[in-house]
Amino acid sequence: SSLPKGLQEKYLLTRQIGVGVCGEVRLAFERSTCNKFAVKVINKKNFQSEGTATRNAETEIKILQRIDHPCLIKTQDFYQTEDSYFIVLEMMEGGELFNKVKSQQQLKESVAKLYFYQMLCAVHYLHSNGIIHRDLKPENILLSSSEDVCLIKVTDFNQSRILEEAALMRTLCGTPSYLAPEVFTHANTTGYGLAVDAWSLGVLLFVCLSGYAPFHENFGNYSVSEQIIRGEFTMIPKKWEHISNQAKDMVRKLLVVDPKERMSIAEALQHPWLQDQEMLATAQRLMYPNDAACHPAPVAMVTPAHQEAESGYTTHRKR
Ligand SMILES: C/C(=N\NC(=N)NO)c1ccc(NC(=O)c2cc3cccc([N+](=O)[O-])c3[nH]2)cc1
Repeated sequence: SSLPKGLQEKYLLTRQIGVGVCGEVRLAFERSTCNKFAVKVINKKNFQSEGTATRNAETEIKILQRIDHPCLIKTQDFYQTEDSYFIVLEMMEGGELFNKVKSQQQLKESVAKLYFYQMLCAVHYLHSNGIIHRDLKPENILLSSSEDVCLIKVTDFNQSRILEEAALMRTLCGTPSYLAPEVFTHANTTGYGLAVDAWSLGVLLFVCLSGYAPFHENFGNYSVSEQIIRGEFTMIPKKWEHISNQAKDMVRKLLVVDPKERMSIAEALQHPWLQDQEMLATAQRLMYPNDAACHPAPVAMVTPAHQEAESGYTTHRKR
């Protein structure tokens, strides 16, 4: 397929390192520095009908260029031809979390906790910026190295939505006479609320801890969608007997059918299972390496990454 001239000039594209439903990932070398990058090639025709496709792609590119968090993939460059998008991204040598949890492999609970905490921080950041991911799954969680203890990054904003408060404001500027009541009462939960990401993180945590999916066509005599709607999942004793009650409690509070009853991301960050100083210090070091390097903050001073965002506590830390 034809590559954009600008891309060819700046990067040398080599072998395929990943393949997704909507395109492939190629290893690229920046010619001037020889630094390695991953190039995600997205064929436009794989998107739904023309209308939604371009809107999705424009939204996604807008999101990719706007987000700035250690656990969200960073875009280095962006090119397009009439049939494909080329997104130049930082290299994530560990590949997709999917390959670590497929074929029944269970992660050690401490590793699952470290990854899950980073996912929570990433999604907490997205939600604070009015972005719902809506497609959190193992394929969209990338690992920075093949080591168990590593930085993870969330990617693929194809299904993401920016909470359109602005659209509602525009609507309310017009004459309200013809507006239906729910536009006023359910305005901020049009379609999907932020809680959909909390559910998906519950499924992700279940898979990381147990190695199998909570809702699966082979279980019972209900379809997967019926199992999900009923919130019926089974913790197979053989797989869950060595997992802590706090971890099980976290899963159970996220896999709640009623979004209003479901634990929120902020509540999950305060859950006892994550009040683990060793894990928090490791996550801190992975997410903000520059801080730890110059002067290791005394433990008492370590503000968990998410609380810093929460309290607006400004540190010298550069973003
Ligand atoms: C933005 C995006 N998807 N957007 C979209 N609309 N997809 O449908 C997107 C999706 C996936 C990725 N994946 C990677 O960057 C990625 C996958 C992979 C596998 C082995 C090894 C590496 N690597 O960087 O070494 C990998 N990087 C990067 C970006």
